[in-house]
Order: sequence, then structure tokens, then C-alpha cells
Amino acid sequence: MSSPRPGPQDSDLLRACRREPVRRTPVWFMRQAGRSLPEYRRVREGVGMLESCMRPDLVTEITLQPVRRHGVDAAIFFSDIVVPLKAVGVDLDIRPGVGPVVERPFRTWEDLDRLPALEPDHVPYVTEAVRSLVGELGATPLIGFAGAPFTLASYLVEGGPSRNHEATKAMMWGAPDLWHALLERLAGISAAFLRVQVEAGASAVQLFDSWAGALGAADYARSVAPHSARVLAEVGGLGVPRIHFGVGTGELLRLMGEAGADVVGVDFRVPLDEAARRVGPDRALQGNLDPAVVFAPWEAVEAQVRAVLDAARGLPGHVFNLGHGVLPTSDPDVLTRVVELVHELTEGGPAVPVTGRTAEPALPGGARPGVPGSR
Ligand SMILES: Cc1c2[nH]c(c1CCC(=O)O)Cc1[nH]c(c(CCC(=O)O)c1C)Cc1[nH]c(c(CCC(=O)O)c1C)Cc1[nH]c(c(C)c1CCC(=O)O)C2
Repeated sequence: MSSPRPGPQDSDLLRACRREPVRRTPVWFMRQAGRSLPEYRRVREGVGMLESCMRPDLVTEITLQPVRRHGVDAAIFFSDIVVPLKAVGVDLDIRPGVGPVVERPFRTWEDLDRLPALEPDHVPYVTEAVRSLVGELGATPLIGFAGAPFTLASYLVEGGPSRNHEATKAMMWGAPDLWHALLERLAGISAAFLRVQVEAGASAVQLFDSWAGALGAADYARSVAPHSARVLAEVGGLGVPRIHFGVGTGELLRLMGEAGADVVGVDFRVPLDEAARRVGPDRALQGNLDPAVVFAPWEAVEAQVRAVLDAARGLPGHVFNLGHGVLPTSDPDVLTRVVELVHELTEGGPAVPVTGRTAEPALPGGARPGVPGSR
């Protein structure tokens, strides 16, 4: 009897998400597919960002590029958080060096009419690209993603990128009924976008609430978390792990886990052992090398990678990543070396002692003082 070839389900990424033992710590990078790669810039020449997201041949190629080059443990689907909004008819563009720009910002009840539900027929190119990718990737898992309702709302209400999110917050506090109606629509669109990707073969999903860190915990809990929870609950029924990430969310980590994540993404501001105390033992963590670290000399990069792995020791599940996306001017060769180093240092399981730290006595069995649950 021939046993089936191991697939993504057996990969270290999915094992870590499920808090099962891994062969070595899985690693991938947010924004690994994109501007830091010369081969990306070549295939994007003369093709607009949104247009490239609608061409399955380009999506497939760009998604595979970092997997080939870096040997990462997962692919992230090449698209953008605003693609589903564009697909249902919102008049928006992604401007180079700026980001998503919405022609007419959303401010009134009438504006909700411009946000119909997302149907799979709106994004046939997503289904086609995911199917082709899953074939090409074999045992390497594909991570699907969507923007969370708050982060999407920020682009729609502000009309583009925003430092202070003032119009968004004004609606949240000043017109709560409209706010909740808007976030409900967006939750439906996010969930539908994730469902399309999972039904076509994605093995895990990440919900990006990149700008949630602009909110205090009380506002997040009251005005945002219930909508993200709905997205995560709908995907939960599809049986794939859910990663929930935001920037500057140190004060929100517990709430982001409780919203229904299997894995909480941590930015570079909170060390993973402290993040684990905030999140609790029932979820894995993803993170959290500062994306600027790759600009330092290699010795410093290596020390920072070791520090992340050290802080992650004893966690029930750890997916190594940056604390935010790859910066466009990063040297791709340094990223490849980071992948190799994480693999080398965690070969045989991440509990292997990390050498080269300033002397901190190891306890019998490899446990370290001060790290609860460390082995
Ligand atoms: C906030 C957000 C957006 N898009 C996304 C987020 C959440 C992640 C995060 O917090 O960084 C998510 C995203 N955007 C893109 C991906 C592809 C997959 C990957 O991570 O490699 C993913 C996962 C491609 C992209 N999305 C974008 C690019 C650059 C476009 C280009 O190459 O011209 C890429 C590769 C454009 C975009 N789209 C957005 C921004 C802020 C930008 C950058 C604007 C700029 O500085 O040029 C909105």
C-alpha cells in the first residue's frame, strides 16, 4: 500500500499553527512577494498593481518567487487587502509609493450602497491563481489573506493612507450605527474573500488588521473586535488555521487572540515571551524580527534572530516572521540568510539551546530562568 505524499497539512507551518511539535521553526515574511525582489520588479514592469493582482499568471509567478529564492516555509498569496473592494465596484487605485486611494471617501449611509456583498464570481482570477499555485507548491502551504474590517474601513473613510485615522475614529465615536453597519459589510467581504481562497486550496489564512494599533483597548473591544471575530468565526468553519496580525498592538494582543485566532501575529515592539504572557497558552505566536534589522551588519542580524528565537523558546507554537512587512529596499540575500539561520538554529525542534548569548545559566533540561514554560 503506497502512503500518500506528505502535503501542506504535515508542514512545519501548519504544525506550529496547531501547536504541534515541528522539525524546525517555520519561517516566512510578510510582504515577501514584492518590491525587494529584482525578479518581481521585472515582471511588474509596465503593469499596474491592481492589474497584476487580476492576472493569474502573474499572481502565480510573483507568489512563487520568494519561495524559490529564500526557501521559506510558506507562500503568501500575491494580492492586496483592497482587491475585494475593487472587485465589488469601489472606485479605488493603488498608487506607487502611496498605497490604496479611494476616489470618493465613505462617510454616509448612502455610501453603503457602494458596498455589495462579495461573490466568488467577482474574483474568478483569485480562484484560478490559488488552484494553479497549490499545484505548483506541493507540500509548501499557501497562506491566503484579507484585510480586517477596521483597516479596510480606514482606507474607505479616510480616502487613503492616514497617520491619525481621524475621520475613521470620528465615525466610530460619532455615528456608531453607521460605523457598525459599515464594519458588518466589510466583515462579510473579508470572510467571503478568505473563503474563496480556502475553497480553492489555501492551507491557512492571515487577517491583517494593520492599523488596529491606532485604537485603545476599550474602543477596539467595543467597536472593532466583534466584526473581526465574525470574520475569524466564518473561516473557522473551513478548518484552516487563522493568523491575526496588527502593528503596534501590544495592548490588544489578548483581545486579538480572543477574537478567534489560532495564531497571534506580534510586531517587533513586544518580545515574544511577554507577548505569550499577554495572549495566554492556547494560541501560537508569529513574529517578530524588526524588518529594519536586515540593514545592520550580519553579526547584528544574527544576534537579533537569536534573540527572537530565545524569547520564543518554550512557546507552544512559533512561526518566525518579521514584525511587519519586508521593507522595499531590503537586501534579499540577507533575508535568505535569515531563513537559513532560523532553520539551522532550530533543526531538530526549537527547544535546542541557542548558543552565543551573553552568559545566562541554562537549567537542567534546557530550561531557562524567567521564561515560564520554557524547556
Ligand atoms: C495595509 C496593507 C495594504 N496591503 C496589505 C496590507 C496589510 C499588510 C501590511 O500591514 O503591510 C497586504 C498586502 N499587500 C501585498 C501583499 C502581497 C503578499 C505579500 O505579503 O508578499 C499583502 C499581504 C502586495 C502589495 N501591495 C502593495 C505593494 C507595492 C505595490 C508595487 O509594487 O507597486 C505590494 C507588493 C501596495 C500597497 N497596498 C497597501 C499598502 C500600504 C501598499 C504600499 C504602498 C507603497 O508604499 O507603495 C495596503
